[in-house]
Parts: sequence; C-alpha cells; structure tokens
Amino acid sequence: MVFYSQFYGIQRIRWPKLVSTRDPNNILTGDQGTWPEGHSLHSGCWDQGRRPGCPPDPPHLAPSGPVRTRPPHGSLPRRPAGDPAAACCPAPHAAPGGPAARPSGRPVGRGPRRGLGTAVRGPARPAGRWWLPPCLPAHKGGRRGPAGGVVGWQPAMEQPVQTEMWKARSLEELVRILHRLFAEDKVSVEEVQALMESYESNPEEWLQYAKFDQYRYTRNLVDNGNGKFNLMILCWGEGHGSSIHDHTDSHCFMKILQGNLKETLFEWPEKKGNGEMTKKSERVLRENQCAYINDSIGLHRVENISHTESAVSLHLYSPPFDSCNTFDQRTGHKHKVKMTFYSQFGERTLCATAVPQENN
Ligand SMILES: N[C@@H](CS(=O)O)C(=O)O
Ligand SMILES: [Fe+2]
Repeated sequence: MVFYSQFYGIQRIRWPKLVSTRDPNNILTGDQGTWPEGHSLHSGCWDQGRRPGCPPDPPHLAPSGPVRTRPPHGSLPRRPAGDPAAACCPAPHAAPGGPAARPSGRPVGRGPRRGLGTAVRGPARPAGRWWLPPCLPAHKGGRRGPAGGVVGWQPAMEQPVQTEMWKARSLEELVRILHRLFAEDKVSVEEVQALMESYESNPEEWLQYAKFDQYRYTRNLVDNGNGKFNLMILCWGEGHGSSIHDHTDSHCFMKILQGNLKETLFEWPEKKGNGEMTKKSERVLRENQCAYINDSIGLHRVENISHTESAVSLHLYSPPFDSCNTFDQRTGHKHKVKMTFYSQFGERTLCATAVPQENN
C-alpha cells in the first residue's frame, strides 16, 4: 500500500514494495507486502458496484445503501496480471490509460450507490500533484525543505483532481469508510484527514471508549483496521501531556473530539543529541479539527494545557505500531518506549506489568 499526499507525497512505510516515483503504474509490480489474508486487491469492487463473482464484503462492510462514487482516477495503479480482483472487478480506473478526469468533477461510478456516508462535492484541488521520494526524517535519508516538507520533488505524473469528499455521519460510519479507504492500494493522506474532520464529534458515540486515568493520558483501542491501521481514543485529563516523540515511520492522524490540545512540533535532534531540542512551531487544535504528522515532518508533544477541562482525541495510525522513541527536550537523547492500551473495544485492559511504561 502506498500513501500519497499533495503536500507530503508518497511515503513508503514498513510494507510497501518498490515505488517508482516516475511511473505510478508501476507501483503494483514487485513484492506486494504482507497484508492480512483477504486484503489484497479487491478494493476495485466497491466503487463500481459489485460484479458477478466478486468476493463478498466482510459483514461489517456489507453495503447498506448509497455510497459516494469515486472521483476519476486516471493514473491509479494497474493491477498485476493474474490478480483475481482484476478478473472479477475490471475497474475502469485501474485499466491502463484509464479514463481521463472529468472536468466537471461529476462522479464516474456506475452501479448502485451503496451506503457509506455522504458524498459532498468539495472544492476542486489544484491539478497536478507530485510524486515524491519516501518521506523520511533526515537521519533516515530524507531531506527536509524550508517549509518542513521533504524536498527532492519529482514532477512525474499528474494526479487526478479530487472533487468529492466523504462525510462521516457517525463514528461507526467513520470506521466503515476508513476500512474502505484502507482497502485500496493507495491511500490519500488528505482524504483520510478530511474524512476524519468531517465527523462531527458526538460523545454518545465514543463515551464507551473514553476511559480516563488520574495521572496520565490513556490510549483506548476502538478498531484495529484489519491490521492496516489502529484507531484509538486518547483521554487527556487536565494538564496531561505526552513526551516529545516520533511515530515509528507511521502516519498519524489526530482529531479532537472534545476540548483543546496543544501540539508542539520539534526538529529531530542531531544524531547523537546533546543539546536543547529545537522547537519548530506550536498550535492549539480545537474540537473536530484533525492534524496529521509523520516522522519527516518532525517530532511532537501533545498537551492538554487546560486546568479545568479534560480533552479527548481520536487517533489513527497506519501502519499500527506499539513502540516509539521519546526524546529529552534538554538533551535530545532518545529512549524507546512500549505503548499499551488502557482499554480495548471498551474493555479495560488487564495490566501485564506493575508499572506501565507509557509515552508520558
Ligand atoms: N502519539 C501518541 C499520542 S500524541 O501525543 O500524539 C500516542 O499514540 O500515544
Ligand atoms: Fe503523537
């Protein structure tokens, strides 16, 4: 699976195979990585209506009404020869030299609209996205430009203009749409971010997961995304915060469900780390906003600076990870920590160790 972004570009993470920055049609050649069974390339089925012989959706993804039809994907990857999904779902967008983007931005999906959220037409994004080299922090071979993005841009292939956006009308629906998006070979950072932002926080829907601790912020697993992502609710009591940390080469989306959270960005320290870490920026994230970070952008610390209000946030990590590095602000020294869940699917996790080693 490949992530792409008009700002951050393709990011190769743990499992994707070789990605050509010049020919996006090549991205399906080579090793397909290690997805859990049944999660390879059937994603073409859902957006064009089910074709005879297509494997059924897993029950929790079963269609129940109209869906958003996909924007045209003129340059999405070709399915490899012999791929069963190619046989059962000859997705027009995946065909070599697939359909050109419609200037009107009208949906191209045919077949019945099947139910996940509302498709709303968003503002057309500027044409011409860029394919980037992997988005890695400088010490892993990435190079950062003045704006903090990775440099080394390679104008290669225009990406389609996205003309529609998802609207998740409930947390449940948000989870369903996320499953759909992550079943694709390519995942758009902006699409996930916009989708998460589209969900209007409703405490009734997430209260069952919101378990607070008196002393530290808690991580509460909501969904494990078929192994492709982890969705969790973090509960921040007054004054609670995380250490400065990285995200283990994963993509991190953070949406505020309640209250406000301050996010402070830091530069990666020099290799050895022996001095005060450099602060890049800070901002306060407010209810329903969704932020995004990965290791090429930098490190961050998140804090609930309120003395009177708790805060709750919804985090998506892909690929999932269970450890990260924390950094000492004064020295830049790093320390690997294991990350655990305070609860999973609404049930309090039994502590395996007497002293949980958390990122705070
Ligand atoms: N990334 C942190 C939360 S935050 O401070 O972004 C975690 O998963 O615990
Ligand atoms: Fe984080």
